[in-house]
Amino acid sequence: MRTEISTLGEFGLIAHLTKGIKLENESSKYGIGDDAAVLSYPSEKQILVTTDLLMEGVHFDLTYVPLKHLGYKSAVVNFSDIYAMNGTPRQITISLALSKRFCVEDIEEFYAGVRLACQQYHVDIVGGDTSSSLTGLAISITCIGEADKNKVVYRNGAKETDLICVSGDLGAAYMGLQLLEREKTVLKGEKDIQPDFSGKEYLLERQLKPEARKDIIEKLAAANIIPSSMMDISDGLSSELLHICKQSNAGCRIYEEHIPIDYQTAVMAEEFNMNLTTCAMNGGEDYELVFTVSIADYDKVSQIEGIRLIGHITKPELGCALVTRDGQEFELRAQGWNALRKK
Ligand SMILES: Nc1ncnc2c1ncn2[C@@H]1O[C@H](COP(=O)(O)OP(=O)(O)OP(=O)(O)O)[C@@H](O)[C@H]1O
Ligand SMILES: Cc1ncc(C[n+]2csc(CCOP(=O)(O)O)c2C)c(N)n1
Ligand SMILES: [Mg+2]
Repeated sequence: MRTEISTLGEFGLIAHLTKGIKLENESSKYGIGDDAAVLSYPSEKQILVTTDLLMEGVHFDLTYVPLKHLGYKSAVVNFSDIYAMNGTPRQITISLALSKRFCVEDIEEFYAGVRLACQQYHVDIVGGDTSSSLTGLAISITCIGEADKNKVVYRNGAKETDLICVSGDLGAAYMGLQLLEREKTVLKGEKDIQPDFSGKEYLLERQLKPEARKDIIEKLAAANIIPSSMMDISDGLSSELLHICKQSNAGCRIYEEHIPIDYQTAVMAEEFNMNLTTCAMNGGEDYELVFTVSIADYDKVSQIEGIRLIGHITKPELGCALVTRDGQEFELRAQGWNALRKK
């Protein structure tokens, strides 16, 4: 089926896409349907706001990304930024610019993905904007969330001797992207030729359907740990650690042998003849959390499953470095994702 968007028009399309959206959160007072949404948060909460812009061809390639997955991921990457402040996401607004290439069914797929993510993370869709574009799809999602007033975690709170922790494992989404790029020519061409991705499912899942680490935020809260600093890893661990250290006026040492990497990531790096540590440090799109905790929290944090201690914070004069297995030090550089960098 291909229904042209012009048959519904802007308002018809919005009504169609947002049919049946229900509000779950107490703070969502009024959602879609007026000039603005109305939110109300209790006075003991801080309100968090984050926004992300995703451009076709820069951030995603529709030759291998299904629209439903794109919708899911576009929402989840915003939730991830709210969790990275030690908060809880509550509402999103979605703005889309569509070119003529897209039909109603395409946008339905995209919305199905966004709505699934919102259901799973208990977030309300409270508004958006729909417009046209001359050259493809642009997606902007804004997420609003909350955190207890004294529990917001910034990038600037890391202190000398703090432990550096990361959740999950790194580099898999990047290897998934490499894999999809390699098979792109196949996927673009003959419909009946399907690339064989068996044994590489984890990599594809990490690239196409990432999750935000709600569970880690909950486990830290349950263990009574408030990190001294935290970020989510979208551009690569190196880049994020440099942000934390710069804003905290600190240095760091992280240890290559402690960087968490999945087996499939390692196999794939080998197959592509890429340096595994470089992939894990700079690949990006991991949507894991990197955070620091006081050394006094060592026992508590090391008992939490899914968290790895990878190093520690130092005085700023020592700079930021990766210590290799044979004890050599390499200065961290932000070689990761940067949408504005010269190619
Ligand atoms: N065009 C802009 N105008 C004003 N502020 C901006 C603009 N772009 C980014 N910022 C602000 O700069 C800060 C860093 O944003 P950045 O996008 O680098 O981080 P991030 O949200 O963690 O990244 P990601 O998009 O990968 O999640 C944020 O406070 C953001 O609101
Ligand atoms: C076609 C294509 N090109 C590149 C990538 C990789 N990529 C996209 S967004 C991002 C990080 C966060 O971006 P931002 O900081 O701009 O929010 C990365 C590493 C991809 N998935 N598909
Ligand atoms: Mg972030």
